[in-house]
Amino acid sequence: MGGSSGSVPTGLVVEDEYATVRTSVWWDIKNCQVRKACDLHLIAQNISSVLAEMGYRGPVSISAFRDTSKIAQPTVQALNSTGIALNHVPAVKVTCWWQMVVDRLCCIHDSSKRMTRTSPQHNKPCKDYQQYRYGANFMLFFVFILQFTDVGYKVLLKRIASSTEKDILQGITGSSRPGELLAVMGPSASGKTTLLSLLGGRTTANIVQGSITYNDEPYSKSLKGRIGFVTQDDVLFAHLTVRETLTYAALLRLPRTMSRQQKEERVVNVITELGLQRCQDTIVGGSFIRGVSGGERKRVCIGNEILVNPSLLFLDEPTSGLDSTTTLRVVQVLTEIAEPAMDMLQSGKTVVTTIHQPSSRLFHRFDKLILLGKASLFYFGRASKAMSYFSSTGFSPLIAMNPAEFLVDLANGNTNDVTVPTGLEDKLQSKESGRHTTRGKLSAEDVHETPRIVKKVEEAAEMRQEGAKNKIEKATDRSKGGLFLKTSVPVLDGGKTKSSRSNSFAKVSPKLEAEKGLQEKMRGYCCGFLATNKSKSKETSKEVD
Ligand SMILES: Nc1ncnc2c1ncn2[C@@H]1O[C@H](COP(=O)(O)OP(=O)(O)OP(=O)(O)O)[C@@H](O)[C@H]1O
Repeated sequence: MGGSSGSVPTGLVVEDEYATVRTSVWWDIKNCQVRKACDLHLIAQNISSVLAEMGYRGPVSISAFRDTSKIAQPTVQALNSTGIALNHVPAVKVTCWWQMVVDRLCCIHDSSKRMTRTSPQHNKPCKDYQQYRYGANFMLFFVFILQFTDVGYKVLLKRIASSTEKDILQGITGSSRPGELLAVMGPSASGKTTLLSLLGGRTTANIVQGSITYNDEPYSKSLKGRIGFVTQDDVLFAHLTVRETLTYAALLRLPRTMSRQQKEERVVNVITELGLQRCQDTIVGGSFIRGVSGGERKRVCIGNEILVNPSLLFLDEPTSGLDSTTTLRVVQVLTEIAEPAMDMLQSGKTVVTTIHQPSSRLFHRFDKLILLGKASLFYFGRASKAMSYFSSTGFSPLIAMNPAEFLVDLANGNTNDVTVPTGLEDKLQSKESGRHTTRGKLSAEDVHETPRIVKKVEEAAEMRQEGAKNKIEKATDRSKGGLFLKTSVPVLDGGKTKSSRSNSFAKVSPKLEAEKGLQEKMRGYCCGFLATNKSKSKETSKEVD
């Protein structure tokens, strides 16, 4: 596929457009032709059944590159009979979409490896089972989009006499797609592990509100095989070597349709992918037997999960207890797992990881970020935009700070060395004057409420400005008719708008009348004082003369 041309749409437009396509079969007509002997109905049915096997029941389309008029009519009919839409995609768009596919969005289902390659050997007899099965050269992409909206989770705490409900998570919203590394950050006990368990389908009871969907479908057992979960406490056999550990996992977890040799090949690939070649014959070890290092151990755990080529990979604190360099290495591995490598026909994956306090170098490697406070969502969006979001609400570090440290501090309510927005300064001061609060500490709720408070203050300021403008306009109009003498001036008082009404009206109140009288008296007194002083000074000057 060639590079993109000048009129190609770029950026989000293409991405959004592509997102609506979701799962699709991409068919390069020029390079991939349906062989004459193929049963077209079988091809179409097989595509449907592969998607069903993968747990996908959404809409499917075949996007034909180049000129769709060249597709033979029986092929079109065969595809239509199974409800698969055949789309014509303009070549320019395809080039661009192809780039997007390669770069960001899509992953290729493992079994499609054998059926996809734009095969130069399509004239030769087909030996490969999968290629025979599908009978043609199709590109099958499986876009696995994870979406969660307003998720809430409660647990029932049972005591001897009574039982109470505890909110663990509230209103958590976000999404992730293949090729992205989503980090879940937050202080201890903020609910990171719980959220990960919910997203990974490990906890399904007690979800009190919201929804979690995978390609618009709720969690089902068929999804289990497409989800990998690396827990915080890794359980590995201490006496097995790295290669043995992965081989046993491969033999147990990979499908029966794969031969032993294919499974062993997969293990070798995973060892290479995770950079475990040096320690592949070292025993894993444990508390009582010395084995591989902590970082290598974590990578073995990750290897156990990526063996089965999951579309979604969840990791709970994969870097806890590791030094910064090893942590960086592990996250680098996760980034590589997330990215699709088209040349090797490797799948892109959605990777979601919890992480305690990453270094700033590490922080910049995350694509998206979820920041949790106590059970609630502080931020969801691009990791690179988190700092600018918080500075727009009035929170910025006063000294050079690791963004991750700043964000977790904020989620904890710790505002030392941080600027605080106008609406919260009063709260902070009143708290500081209280006996029981630490200096510079806001409650997490206060920080959470900030965008609302800042919005209120901004709205109030806008209203004041508009009010002032209106009043000036009215005053000018009316002063022409002789009603007003002067205009009123808005005064900010604790976020509320007040008007100083002195000298406002021609028709003055008795109070103002009295004030006016007093002012006159004062002026008279002052004038008298000045006059006496003047005459006195004249007299003194005369005396000097
Ligand atoms: N089944 C449960 N019963 C009672 N409390 C629970 C349950 N599950 C979670 N919690 C509580 O929910 C809170 C969040 O726990 P969770 O393990 O998700 O936090 P975390 O952010 O992963 O913490 P850490 O970073 O320390 O691992 C904790 O206060 C925990 O005690």
